[in-house]
Amino acid sequence: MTLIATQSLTKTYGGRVTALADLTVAVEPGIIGLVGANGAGKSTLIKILLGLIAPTSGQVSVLGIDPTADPAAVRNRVGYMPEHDCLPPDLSAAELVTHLGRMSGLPRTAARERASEALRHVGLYEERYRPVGGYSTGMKQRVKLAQALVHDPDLLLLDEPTNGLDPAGRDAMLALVHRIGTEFGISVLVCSHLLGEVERICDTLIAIDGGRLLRADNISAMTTATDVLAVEVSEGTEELAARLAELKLPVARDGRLLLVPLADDGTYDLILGAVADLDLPLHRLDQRRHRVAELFATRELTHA
Ligand SMILES: Nc1ncnc2c1ncn2[C@@H]1O[C@H](COP(=O)(O)OP(=O)(O)OP(=O)(O)O)[C@@H](O)[C@H]1O
Repeated sequence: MTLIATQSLTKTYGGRVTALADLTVAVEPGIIGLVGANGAGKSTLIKILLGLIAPTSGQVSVLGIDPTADPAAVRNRVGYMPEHDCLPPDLSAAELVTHLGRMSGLPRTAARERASEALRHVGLYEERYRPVGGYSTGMKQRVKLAQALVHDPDLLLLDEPTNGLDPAGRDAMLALVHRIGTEFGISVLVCSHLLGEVERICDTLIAIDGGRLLRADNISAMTTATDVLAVEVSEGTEELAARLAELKLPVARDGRLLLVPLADDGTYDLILGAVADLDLPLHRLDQRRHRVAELFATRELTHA
């Protein structure tokens, strides 16, 4: 089943700002990264998926439901972690998550149990009885994640879940998101302006820029299809680059490395032959996977 599908989705604010422009994309269940620079349209897309705002034109479906026509049905099955801090400081995490569980329709006892469970899943134990106002940023992010999980959704929409966290906190949050996506069988759409971050945990990546789709694909398809050989010689780099070009190999420079797309096994032989002919000292020849970031030749995306 298609998890999320949009067809020519467009959203303009006040007829002037185009936040999404003719976006057509379809993704299967799994962990999906939604990346784009600040202002690319990520939050707008999330709000449309939740049925919080209506598109200006185009179609959208989430878990087979149209959020514009039936926002309540979508929100029943979708959990949302907003980007900004929105937690009332005087309530404890246990009270808050229980309350939100009640709001999503759970009976009192079930809400309490589900809240404890959700808080345990995100790694909050005894501290869940303390007021949220005294929590660290990492703990607050975890409470936001727990409230998104409390009603046992089929899909989580996470808006910049690593915002404000230090590197260790970011790693821990990403590991948690990955665990939720793999062990709990919940699909996750995780939004970030840091491509290097989401590519680590996602099966699928949607990249948008200025409200337009740059690319949507499986991460493994993005990386394996673009393997390159990295060649380094201790001297004679220019000479080797010229020879490889003569052999009709498309060569790119990356510092001291020469990068040659790996067409087939013959590529190795051509490179080794050229190095031997020129009698150059070969320092390394190995296969390198493109980082996904290298596939997006856009200055707009921030590389982690
Ligand atoms: N309510 C609004 N009224 C007018 N313009 C808006 C509104 N909300 C968003 N925008 C504009 O729409 C564009 C997309 O914003 P959006 O918040 O969807 O991007 P984003 O990728 O989530 O960025 P960020 O990570 O900074 O939140 C931006 O140019 C933004 O200024």
